[in-house]
Amino acid sequence: TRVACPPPIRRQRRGISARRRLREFDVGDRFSRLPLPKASVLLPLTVRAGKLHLLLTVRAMQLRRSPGEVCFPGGKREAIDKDEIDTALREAKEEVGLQPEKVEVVCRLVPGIDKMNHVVTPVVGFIEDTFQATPNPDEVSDVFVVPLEYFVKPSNYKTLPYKTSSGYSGWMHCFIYDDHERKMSFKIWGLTAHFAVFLALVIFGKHPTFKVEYDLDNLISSAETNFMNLYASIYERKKSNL
Ligand SMILES: CCC(=O)SCCNC(=O)CCNC(=O)[C@H](O)C(C)(C)COP(=O)(O)OP(=O)(O)OC[C@H]1O[C@@H](n2cnc3c(N)ncnc32)[C@H](O)[C@@H]1OP(=O)(O)O
Ligand SMILES: [Mg+2]
Repeated sequence: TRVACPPPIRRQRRGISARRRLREFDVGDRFSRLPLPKASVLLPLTVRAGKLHLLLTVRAMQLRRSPGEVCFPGGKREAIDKDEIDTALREAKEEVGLQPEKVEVVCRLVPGIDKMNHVVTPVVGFIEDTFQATPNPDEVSDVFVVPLEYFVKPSNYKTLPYKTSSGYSGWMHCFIYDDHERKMSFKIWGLTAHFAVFLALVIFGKHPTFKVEYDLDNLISSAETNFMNLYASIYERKKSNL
């Protein structure tokens, strides 16, 4: 007969296999030398009630770019940052009061590109379940957590069309997450949703309930190919504008 593990051990095992999967997808510094401006986001993973959750923020309404949109703690690279991890940790401290030494950084995933053509690197890190965010009101109006599984098995999902300035068109994921405890709804879409879905695919290794832009049997290579195609369309346009 199989005996169920008591919760602490099960939690530990889940954490270990998630870390192992994430390390297989670590891109290290492979995309660090691309000649576009850089930004980083921190994808903070935390275990609540035995399940992995992601911490997200709502951008302050007075910000010039993307006010009121849901995003991960993060921002543009500054001269003092030695790499993408430094940027993500510095920004997370500035925006939600997360001390860098309280983050167990596991990997960097394949980057994305934002509206301003920054190469945005997602840095994945575990944070303690006791972490209490202190949002910096200049940049962040709210902080919330979503079960990671929601990004492969959502109850409220749609796609939105998009077109970039370089003429690249496609569709974006859009999740509506109802936080029943707080009686609030959050719209998670675009680049933020793109990173959350990829993270959930990496960790759970199973098919989502909606269509994704990857070959799920070759997740690493198809994610890199998608990124390089997008990057090439932007880079070619930048060159032709010179
Ligand atoms: C592809 C497009 C989409 O997907 S749109 C769909 C939904 N939206 C998203 O998914 C959000 C995607 N965007 C992001 O995650 C972020 O914009 C990324 C790319 C990480 C860039 O980070 P972002 O937060 O804009 O940059 P940042 O944190 O460096 O700066 C934000 C602005 O805040 C300002 N700021 C900085 N410190 C202070 C402070 N102490 N007091 C007041 N303001 C401050 C910065 O100057 C910056 O302002 P500005 O943007 O330069 O005007
Ligand atoms: Mg920011």
